[in-house]
Amino acid sequence: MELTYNEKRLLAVLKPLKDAEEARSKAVEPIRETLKGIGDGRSARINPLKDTLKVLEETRNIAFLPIKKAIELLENTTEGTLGPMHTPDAAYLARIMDSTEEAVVQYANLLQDRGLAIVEKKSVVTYRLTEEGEEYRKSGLPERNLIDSFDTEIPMGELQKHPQSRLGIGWLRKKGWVDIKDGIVTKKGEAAEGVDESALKNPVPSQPGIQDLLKRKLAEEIESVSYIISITPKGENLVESGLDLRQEVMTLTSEQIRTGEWKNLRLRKYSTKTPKRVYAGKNHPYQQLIDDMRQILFEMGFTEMNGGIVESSFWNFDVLFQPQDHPAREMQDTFFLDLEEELPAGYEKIRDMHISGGDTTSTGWGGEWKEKKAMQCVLRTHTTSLSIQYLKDHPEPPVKAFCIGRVYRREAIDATHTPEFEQLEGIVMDKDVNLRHLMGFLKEFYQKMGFENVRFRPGYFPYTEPSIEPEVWVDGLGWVELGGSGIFREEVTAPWGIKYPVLAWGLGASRVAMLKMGLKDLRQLYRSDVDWVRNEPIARSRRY
Ligand SMILES: N[C@@H](Cc1ccccc1)C(=O)O
Repeated sequence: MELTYNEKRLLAVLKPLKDAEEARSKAVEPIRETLKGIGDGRSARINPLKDTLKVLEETRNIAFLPIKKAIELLENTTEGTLGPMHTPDAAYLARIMDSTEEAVVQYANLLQDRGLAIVEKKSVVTYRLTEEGEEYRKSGLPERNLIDSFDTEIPMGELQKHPQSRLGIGWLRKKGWVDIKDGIVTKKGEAAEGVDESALKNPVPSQPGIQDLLKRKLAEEIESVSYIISITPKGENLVESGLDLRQEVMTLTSEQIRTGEWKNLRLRKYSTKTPKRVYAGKNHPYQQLIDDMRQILFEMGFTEMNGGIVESSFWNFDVLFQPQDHPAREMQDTFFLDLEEELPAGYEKIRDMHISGGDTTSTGWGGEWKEKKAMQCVLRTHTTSLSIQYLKDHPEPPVKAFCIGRVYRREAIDATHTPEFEQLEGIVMDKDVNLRHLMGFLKEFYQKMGFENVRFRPGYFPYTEPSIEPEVWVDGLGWVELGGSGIFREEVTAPWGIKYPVLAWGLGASRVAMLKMGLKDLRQLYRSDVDWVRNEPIARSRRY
């Protein structure tokens, strides 16, 4: 395969760096030799280098800079520093290439795979001053400040008044900078700068004093990894034979096509062989299941109802005859919003129903009913709030309506509970419907969903009487409760002038989905797990 633009660029940088390094060591070699015999003849080492430099400068050879650096080194330092110059590491190359270290290592590894470069991993120890060390770097070591604070001698009592005496006096003694006799501290000669102090100024590995700093916890070691990258002869040959360093173009503009400019561009190659698997676009598996459930309900003659997820407490609780002090209305169960909604005209009927049972035979809950409490908005805790609003707008029979919508409850999250989930809500209102019809509808729906065995247990909801809870049999799990249902109480229907029985249910759609898909964890439905989505069947069979 052809090299990418960046791989080529790296090669193109490595080659002159290597040439420069070679030129430098060639230039330095004779000096090394000369050095051996001459001892201190510093100028003898520098002059031939300067000659080389002149030539390089004239020919604009890239080795110019390293040679200059070598001369600097020779002028400023003693023998021993004439070692190898800068070997390019990834960090250095990244700076030259205006890239990142990680990217350079990545290009280099690809070059290495083709035998064009070599990558060596080196772990490097460097040092960093601790907070205390940093402070002393600025203001000096305590013992240095102490020794500078007096001329030749000072009574101990006086010296102890110095703010740094607590740490400093010990070190004065240890370093032998003072004599202490009869309570008098006397300087002992010149307190020369120690190796620890030079290391403090410049904490690099070559400083012998660095060990002292480590012991005193003024510096700490940091280990880092660097990648030394060099070009192989094969890589050099490639560069010499010429590299096309034009940037690859990934998208063509219509302008480039019209003007014919595209002919001069280096177009990015496109391989049709690369993608191993093509994933078709499809609906989320959960959405597919929801669509199936909707389809079943449409087939059973239901109409879909819709509504928002923010409801006032009035619609979420009060119209459903849920007392204002009902536990489900507590903070720990419901997401309350910092938002109020005006009560609808005629709300007094609901108020009266709660307090005294209004015009019905009911006695209501008694006690108080607060407008303010009913106005407060919540994230709907169930979709039953929609059913009653739908009935208010459609008070005449027959009514068959459903909705699959998201609801919110303050649940602790675990494998079977999430604070948001979907409910499948349904109502049927007609002249003579009764509990048997309710059980029939639910049974039929579940059987269409593939649950053969359905049974009912008595339940309780403030808005239905009687109330029953459907359960389905799942192999391996046993009877699983899948929602609540019942016949709306007259306290719920009477305020809206509804004269016929209303069968109502709210089923756990997400629970159903979990069972149908064989998921162990409800949370899977709400995760963005692309692999799972990709590997699910494109369409679920309606024959469950
Ligand atoms: N709203 C109830 C379910 C339900 C709906 C309609 C009638 C009876 C019960 C729930 O969220 O659990």
